Amino acid sequence: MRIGVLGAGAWGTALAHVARAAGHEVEVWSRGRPLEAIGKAQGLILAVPAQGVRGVLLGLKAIVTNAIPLIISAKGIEQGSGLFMNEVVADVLPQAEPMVLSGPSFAADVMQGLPTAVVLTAGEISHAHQWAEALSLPHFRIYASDDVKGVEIGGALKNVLAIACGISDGRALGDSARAALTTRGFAELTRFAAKLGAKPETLMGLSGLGDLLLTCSSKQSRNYSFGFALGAGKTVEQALAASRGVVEGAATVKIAQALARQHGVDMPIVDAVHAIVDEGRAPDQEIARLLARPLRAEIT
Ligand SMILES: NC(=O)C1=CN([C@@H]2O[C@H](COP(=O)(O)OP(=O)(O)OC[C@H]3O[C@@H](n4cnc5c(N)ncnc54)[C@H](O)[C@@H]3O)[C@@H](O)[C@H]2O)C=CC1
Ligand SMILES: O=C(CO)COP(=O)(O)O
Repeated sequence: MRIGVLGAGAWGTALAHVARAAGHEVEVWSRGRPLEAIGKAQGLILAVPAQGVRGVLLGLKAIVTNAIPLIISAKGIEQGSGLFMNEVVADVLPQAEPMVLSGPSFAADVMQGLPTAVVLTAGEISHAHQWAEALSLPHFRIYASDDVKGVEIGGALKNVLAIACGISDGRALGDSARAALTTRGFAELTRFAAKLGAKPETLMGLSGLGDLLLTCSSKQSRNYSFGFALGAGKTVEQALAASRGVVEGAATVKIAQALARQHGVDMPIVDAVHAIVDEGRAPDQEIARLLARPLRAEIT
């Protein structure tokens, strides 16, 4: 097949590498180049940061006129609208069939051919299976799902929780604190996902628990490293400037917090990250606030 990859950053490059290794003809588009060459593709992979997705889709409008499968690999929520990426696609390019690829997968690991498992979700599970088959490699296993909402929520929210874990480690609060934050962050994630109509079991999978386990504990994660820098005393601007690439959680946390409020979901860790990243509050103040919360039953 001819596959177009939109975005030539770390993830677009890794996914283009996967698609070529799976035997496809691949055209990679990067910012500043004309989009025309992408028009002949039979499937598209969107690998620009979440806040750039609408702009790229607008550029595709005149070029892509037929129904085309479009695999979204950005992990985030659109700031102005509060839309998830599949909803942005439906809004701007309704002729495309949005699918979402997510799960624990560092671009550098994938480029090295290290074993990786991800999930691909489509409204029609048979389409997810078909594309999982087309793009999988022995060391790049793609599982199929039909829970687009759940997979998107897992990918977008884990970035915010990875920032929290990075902040905790940057303050040297210890491994136990990071495990507590990861687990209670997972509780927030599942509450939020359930309220928004996702399948709870999706969040127990690769996009959710799997990606939390990876990015809440690895310096390879830009979100974790950004949080670590904040915990170590850097300002938001300094920590962003030091990042090896996009920090999606920093762009998503404000709208995630607003959506949680709107839907009446209690998300104290997301609130804390929002206060530190968007309101300039001191990490210690937010850590103290989290620790002072009333004791409660674990599962609610
Ligand atoms: N790097 C990784 O390991 C993984 C990344 N992702 C996701 O993939 C998405 C892209 O991440 P990376 O490639 O890692 O980021 P990156 O920072 O390495 O590269 C981003 C690329 O997008 C381009 N870009 C930025 N804003 C743009 C815009 N408005 N319009 C068009 N192009 C734009 C940049 O020029 C750059 O080439 C993110 O949503 C990230 O969460 C998902 C899984 C793994
Ligand atoms: O999503 C990722 C791995 O699954 C990449 O994480 P970072 O964006 O935090 O580097």
